[in-house]
Amino acid sequence: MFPRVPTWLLFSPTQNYMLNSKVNEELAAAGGGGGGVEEGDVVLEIGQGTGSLTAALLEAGATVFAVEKDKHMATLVKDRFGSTERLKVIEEDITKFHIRSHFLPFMKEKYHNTTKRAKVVSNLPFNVSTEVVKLLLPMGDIFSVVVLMLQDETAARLADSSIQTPEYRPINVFVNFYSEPEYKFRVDRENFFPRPKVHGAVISFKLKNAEEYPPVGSPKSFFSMVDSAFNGKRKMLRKSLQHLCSSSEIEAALHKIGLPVTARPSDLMLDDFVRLHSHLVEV
Ligand SMILES: C[S@@+](CC[C@H](N)C(=O)[O-])C[C@H]1O[C@@H](n2cnc3c(N)ncnc32)[C@H](O)[C@@H]1O
Repeated sequence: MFPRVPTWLLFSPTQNYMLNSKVNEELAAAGGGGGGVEEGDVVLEIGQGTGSLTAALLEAGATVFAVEKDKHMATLVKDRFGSTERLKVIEEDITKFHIRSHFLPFMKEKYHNTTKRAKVVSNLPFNVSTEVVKLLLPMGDIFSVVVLMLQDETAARLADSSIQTPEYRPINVFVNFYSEPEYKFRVDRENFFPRPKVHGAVISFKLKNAEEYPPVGSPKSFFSMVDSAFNGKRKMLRKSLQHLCSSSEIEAALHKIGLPVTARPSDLMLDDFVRLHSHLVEV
Protein backbone atom coordinates (compact mmCIF):
# COMPACT_ATOMS: atom_id res chain seq x y z
CA MET A 1 0.00 0.00 0.00
CA PHE A 2 2.87 2.42 0.81
CA PRO A 3 5.92 3.00 -1.38
CA ARG A 4 9.12 1.12 -0.59
CA VAL A 5 11.73 2.93 1.49
CA PRO A 6 14.18 4.70 -0.80
CA THR A 7 17.87 4.24 0.11
CA TRP A 8 18.46 7.99 0.65
CA LEU A 9 16.16 7.84 3.68
CA LEU A 10 18.81 5.87 5.51
CA PHE A 11 20.86 9.11 5.71
CA SER A 12 19.29 10.33 8.94
CA PRO A 13 17.29 7.58 10.61
CA THR A 14 16.51 9.61 13.75
CA GLN A 15 13.94 11.73 11.86
CA ASN A 16 10.60 10.46 10.56
CA TYR A 17 10.33 11.05 6.83
CA MET A 18 7.11 11.15 4.85
CA LEU A 19 6.81 8.26 2.40
CA ASN A 20 3.42 9.09 0.94
CA SER A 21 3.43 11.83 -1.70
CA LYS A 22 -0.37 12.14 -1.48
CA VAL A 23 -0.05 13.29 2.13
CA ASN A 24 2.46 15.94 1.02
CA GLU A 25 -0.01 17.20 -1.58
CA GLU A 26 -2.73 17.38 1.09
CA LEU A 27 -0.34 19.19 3.41
CA ALA A 28 0.37 21.77 0.69
CA ALA A 29 -3.38 22.25 0.14
CA ALA A 30 -4.33 22.35 3.83
CA GLY A 31 -4.24 26.07 4.58
CA GLY A 32 -8.04 26.22 4.62
CA GLY A 33 -10.15 29.31 3.88
CA GLY A 34 -8.29 29.87 0.63
CA GLY A 35 -4.97 29.40 2.47
CA GLY A 36 -3.70 26.38 0.53
CA VAL A 37 -0.50 26.96 -1.41
CA GLU A 38 -1.11 28.59 -4.77
CA GLU A 39 0.83 29.71 -7.80
CA GLY A 40 3.09 32.66 -6.89
CA ASP A 41 3.06 32.08 -3.11
CA VAL A 42 6.26 32.36 -1.10
CA VAL A 43 6.48 29.47 1.38
CA LEU A 44 8.81 28.96 4.31
CA GLU A 45 9.43 25.23 4.71
CA ILE A 46 11.17 24.09 7.89
CA GLY A 47 13.20 20.87 7.78
CA GLN A 48 12.71 19.92 4.14
CA GLY A 49 14.72 16.70 4.60
CA THR A 50 14.88 14.90 1.28
CA GLY A 51 12.53 17.39 -0.35
CA SER A 52 9.37 15.30 -0.71
CA LEU A 53 7.12 18.10 0.57
CA THR A 54 9.28 20.66 -1.26
CA ALA A 55 8.40 18.88 -4.51
CA ALA A 56 4.67 19.22 -3.76
CA LEU A 57 5.07 22.93 -2.92
CA LEU A 58 7.04 23.63 -6.11
CA GLU A 59 4.47 21.64 -8.07
CA ALA A 60 1.74 23.91 -6.64
CA GLY A 61 3.63 26.89 -8.12
CA ALA A 62 5.23 28.27 -4.94
CA THR A 63 8.66 29.74 -4.36
CA VAL A 64 10.14 27.81 -1.44
CA PHE A 65 12.56 29.11 1.18
CA ALA A 66 13.73 26.00 3.03
CA VAL A 67 15.56 26.04 6.35
CA GLU A 68 17.21 22.70 7.12
CA LYS A 69 19.75 22.11 9.84
CA ASP A 70 21.21 18.87 8.49
CA LYS A 71 24.09 19.61 6.10
CA HIS A 72 23.64 16.36 4.12
CA MET A 73 19.93 17.00 3.63
CA ALA A 74 20.54 20.60 2.56
CA THR A 75 23.06 19.41 -0.07
CA LEU A 76 20.84 16.54 -1.18
CA VAL A 77 17.92 18.89 -1.88
CA LYS A 78 20.09 21.44 -3.71
CA ASP A 79 21.28 18.57 -5.95
CA ARG A 80 17.79 17.13 -6.35
CA PHE A 81 16.16 20.32 -7.63
CA GLY A 82 19.19 21.85 -9.37
CA SER A 83 19.23 25.55 -10.10
CA THR A 84 15.60 26.59 -10.02
CA GLU A 85 14.97 30.20 -9.05
CA ARG A 86 11.95 29.03 -7.07
CA LEU A 87 13.97 27.31 -4.35
CA LYS A 88 16.42 28.66 -1.80
CA VAL A 89 17.90 26.27 0.78
CA ILE A 90 19.49 27.61 3.96
CA GLU A 91 21.49 25.31 6.19
CA GLU A 92 20.44 26.50 9.64
CA ASP A 93 18.60 25.53 12.82
CA ILE A 94 15.18 27.23 12.67
CA THR A 95 15.25 27.98 16.40
CA LYS A 96 18.39 30.11 15.81
CA PHE A 97 17.42 31.54 12.44
CA HIS A 98 16.44 35.22 12.35
CA ILE A 99 13.33 35.21 10.14
CA ARG A 100 12.93 39.00 10.07
CA SER A 101 16.52 39.65 8.91
CA HIS A 102 16.86 36.79 6.43
CA PHE A 103 13.44 35.64 5.23
CA LEU A 104 11.60 38.97 5.12
CA PRO A 105 13.86 40.64 2.48
CA PHE A 106 13.58 37.49 0.32
CA MET A 107 9.77 37.56 0.58
CA LYS A 108 9.56 41.31 -0.16
CA GLU A 109 11.69 40.89 -3.27
CA LYS A 110 9.58 37.99 -4.58
CA TYR A 111 6.35 39.89 -3.90
CA HIS A 112 7.76 43.13 -5.40
CA ASN A 113 7.19 44.94 -2.07
CA THR A 114 3.41 44.37 -2.07
CA THR A 115 1.64 43.68 1.25
CA LYS A 116 1.04 40.00 0.41
CA ARG A 117 2.06 37.66 3.22
CA ALA A 118 3.94 34.36 2.98
CA LYS A 119 2.86 30.91 4.23
CA VAL A 120 4.60 28.28 6.34
CA VAL A 121 4.21 24.60 5.49
CA SER A 122 6.28 22.01 7.29
CA ASN A 123 6.55 18.39 8.30
CA LEU A 124 8.34 19.28 11.51
CA PRO A 125 10.44 17.12 13.76
CA PHE A 126 8.08 16.55 16.68
CA ASN A 127 10.64 17.57 19.32
CA VAL A 128 10.78 21.24 18.19
CA SER A 129 7.06 21.69 17.50
CA THR A 130 6.14 23.78 20.57
CA GLU A 131 9.18 26.00 20.14
CA VAL A 132 8.33 26.57 16.47
CA VAL A 133 4.67 27.33 17.25
CA LYS A 134 5.78 29.94 19.81
CA LEU A 135 8.22 31.43 17.33
CA LEU A 136 5.88 31.69 14.34
CA LEU A 137 2.39 32.51 15.63
CA PRO A 138 3.21 36.09 16.65
CA MET A 139 4.46 36.77 13.08
CA GLY A 140 1.09 37.64 11.56
CA ASP A 141 2.70 40.57 9.73
CA ILE A 142 4.86 38.12 7.72
CA PHE A 143 2.74 34.94 7.48
CA SER A 144 -0.98 34.52 6.75
CA VAL A 145 -1.10 30.83 7.64
CA VAL A 146 1.11 28.23 9.30
CA VAL A 147 0.42 24.60 8.37
CA LEU A 148 2.29 21.99 10.39
CA MET A 149 2.47 18.23 10.70
CA LEU A 150 2.59 17.54 14.41
CA GLN A 151 2.13 14.61 16.72
CA ASP A 152 -1.61 13.80 16.61
CA GLU A 153 -2.12 14.40 20.31
CA THR A 154 -0.32 17.76 20.19
CA ALA A 155 -2.34 18.91 17.17
CA ALA A 156 -5.62 17.93 18.86
CA ARG A 157 -4.62 19.71 22.08
CA LEU A 158 -3.60 22.93 20.29
CA ALA A 159 -6.73 23.07 18.13
CA ASP A 160 -9.15 22.44 20.99
CA SER A 161 -9.57 25.39 23.31
CA SER A 162 -12.23 23.80 25.54
CA ILE A 163 -11.83 25.03 29.05
CA GLN A 164 -12.20 22.86 32.13
CA THR A 165 -10.25 19.97 30.59
CA PRO A 166 -6.95 18.68 32.01
CA GLU A 167 -5.30 19.49 28.65
CA TYR A 168 -6.12 23.22 28.83
CA ARG A 169 -2.81 25.09 29.22
CA PRO A 170 -1.22 28.54 28.74
CA ILE A 171 -0.23 27.43 25.21
CA ASN A 172 -3.98 27.27 24.33
CA VAL A 173 -4.40 30.89 25.43
CA PHE A 174 -1.29 31.78 23.40
CA VAL A 175 -2.51 29.96 20.26
CA ASN A 176 -5.94 31.62 20.41
CA PHE A 177 -4.45 35.03 21.11
CA TYR A 178 -2.39 34.98 17.90
CA SER A 179 -4.33 32.68 15.58
CA GLU A 180 -7.37 30.63 14.64
CA PRO A 181 -6.26 27.00 14.83
CA GLU A 182 -7.92 24.18 12.91
CA TYR A 183 -7.24 20.45 13.16
CA LYS A 184 -7.20 19.27 9.54
CA PHE A 185 -6.60 15.50 9.35
CA ARG A 186 -4.80 12.62 10.99
CA VAL A 187 -1.80 11.01 9.29
CA ASP A 188 -1.26 7.39 10.30
CA ARG A 189 2.21 6.47 11.51
CA GLU A 190 2.56 3.90 8.68
CA ASN A 191 3.12 6.85 6.32
CA PHE A 192 6.50 7.70 7.90
CA PHE A 193 9.89 6.05 7.86
CA PRO A 194 11.18 5.11 10.34
CA ARG A 195 7.71 4.48 11.73
CA PRO A 196 7.17 6.67 14.82
CA LYS A 197 5.40 5.37 17.94
CA VAL A 198 2.53 7.82 17.49
CA HIS A 199 0.34 9.10 14.64
CA GLY A 200 0.81 12.52 13.10
CA ALA A 201 -1.79 15.14 12.23
CA VAL A 202 -1.95 18.31 10.17
CA ILE A 203 -3.01 21.51 11.88
CA SER A 204 -3.39 24.98 10.37
CA PHE A 205 -3.10 28.28 12.22
CA LYS A 206 -4.66 31.26 10.45
CA LEU A 207 -2.57 34.12 11.82
CA LYS A 208 -4.18 37.31 13.07
CA ASN A 209 -2.87 40.77 12.20
CA ALA A 210 -1.76 42.92 15.13
CA GLU A 211 -5.06 44.91 14.91
CA GLU A 212 -6.96 41.67 15.55
CA TYR A 213 -5.09 40.74 18.74
CA PRO A 214 -7.09 41.02 21.95
CA PRO A 215 -6.58 44.46 23.50
CA VAL A 216 -3.79 44.07 26.04
CA GLY A 217 -1.26 46.84 26.67
CA SER A 218 1.68 44.46 26.91
CA PRO A 219 1.49 40.86 25.62
CA LYS A 220 4.56 40.08 27.74
CA SER A 221 2.81 41.09 30.96
CA PHE A 222 -0.40 39.37 29.80
CA PHE A 223 1.30 36.00 29.17
CA SER A 224 3.28 36.29 32.38
CA MET A 225 -0.06 36.62 34.24
CA VAL A 226 -1.51 33.64 32.34
CA ASP A 227 1.57 31.50 33.16
CA SER A 228 1.31 32.43 36.85
CA ALA A 229 -2.40 31.61 36.84
CA PHE A 230 -1.63 28.06 35.70
CA ASN A 231 1.21 27.61 38.20
CA GLY A 232 -0.27 25.13 40.61
CA LYS A 233 -3.14 24.24 38.29
CA ARG A 234 -5.63 23.41 41.01
CA LYS A 235 -5.10 26.70 42.79
CA MET A 236 -7.74 29.35 42.73
CA LEU A 237 -6.69 32.56 40.99
CA ARG A 238 -7.10 34.53 44.20
CA LYS A 239 -4.10 32.54 45.47
CA SER A 240 -1.96 32.00 42.37
CA LEU A 241 -2.05 35.70 41.36
CA GLN A 242 -1.28 37.04 44.83
CA HIS A 243 2.10 38.35 43.68
CA LEU A 244 0.15 40.88 41.55
CA CYS A 245 -2.51 42.07 44.04
CA SER A 246 -4.24 41.11 47.25
CA SER A 247 -6.80 38.27 47.28
CA SER A 248 -9.62 40.73 47.86
CA GLU A 249 -8.62 42.79 44.80
CA ILE A 250 -8.47 39.60 42.72
CA GLU A 251 -11.89 38.53 44.01
CA ALA A 252 -13.32 41.97 43.16
CA ALA A 253 -11.88 41.79 39.63
CA LEU A 254 -13.28 38.26 39.10
CA HIS A 255 -16.67 39.45 40.33
CA LYS A 256 -16.59 42.44 37.93
CA ILE A 257 -16.00 40.18 34.93
CA GLY A 258 -18.83 37.85 35.95
CA LEU A 259 -16.79 34.94 37.31
CA PRO A 260 -17.03 33.28 40.71
CA VAL A 261 -14.45 34.52 43.23
CA THR A 262 -13.29 30.91 43.55
CA ALA A 263 -12.44 30.64 39.80
CA ARG A 264 -9.47 28.53 38.69
CA PRO A 265 -7.42 29.09 35.50
CA SER A 266 -9.25 26.32 33.65
CA ASP A 267 -12.52 28.28 34.07
CA LEU A 268 -11.26 31.22 31.96
CA MET A 269 -11.43 31.62 28.19
CA LEU A 270 -9.02 33.94 26.37
CA ASP A 271 -11.41 36.93 26.67
CA ASP A 272 -11.79 36.36 30.42
CA PHE A 273 -8.00 36.43 30.85
CA VAL A 274 -7.85 39.65 28.82
CA ARG A 275 -10.48 41.32 31.01
CA LEU A 276 -8.85 40.05 34.19
CA HIS A 277 -5.51 41.44 33.05
CA SER A 278 -7.03 44.83 32.35
CA HIS A 279 -8.57 44.93 35.87
CA LEU A 280 -5.51 43.65 37.74
CA VAL A 281 -2.50 44.93 35.84
CA GLU A 282 -3.54 47.76 33.53
CA VAL A 283 -5.14 49.89 36.21
C1 LIG B 1 10.54 14.86 10.31
S1 LIG B 1 11.82 15.22 9.14
C2 LIG B 1 10.82 15.69 7.78
C3 LIG B 1 11.53 15.78 6.50
C4 LIG B 1 10.67 16.11 5.31
N1 LIG B 1 9.99 17.38 5.44
C5 LIG B 1 9.66 15.00 5.03
O1 LIG B 1 8.47 15.30 5.03
O2 LIG B 1 10.05 13.86 4.81
C6 LIG B 1 12.41 16.69 9.80
C7 LIG B 1 13.55 17.40 9.08
O3 LIG B 1 13.81 18.58 9.85
C8 LIG B 1 15.20 18.76 10.03
N2 LIG B 1 15.34 19.50 11.30
C9 LIG B 1 15.31 18.98 12.55
N3 LIG B 1 15.42 19.96 13.47
C10 LIG B 1 15.53 21.12 12.76
C11 LIG B 1 15.69 22.48 13.14
N4 LIG B 1 15.77 22.83 14.42
N5 LIG B 1 15.77 23.42 12.17
C12 LIG B 1 15.70 23.06 10.85
N6 LIG B 1 15.56 21.78 10.45
C13 LIG B 1 15.47 20.83 11.38
C14 LIG B 1 15.77 17.36 10.04
O4 LIG B 1 17.15 17.36 9.66
C15 LIG B 1 14.87 16.64 9.02
O5 LIG B 1 15.39 16.74 7.72
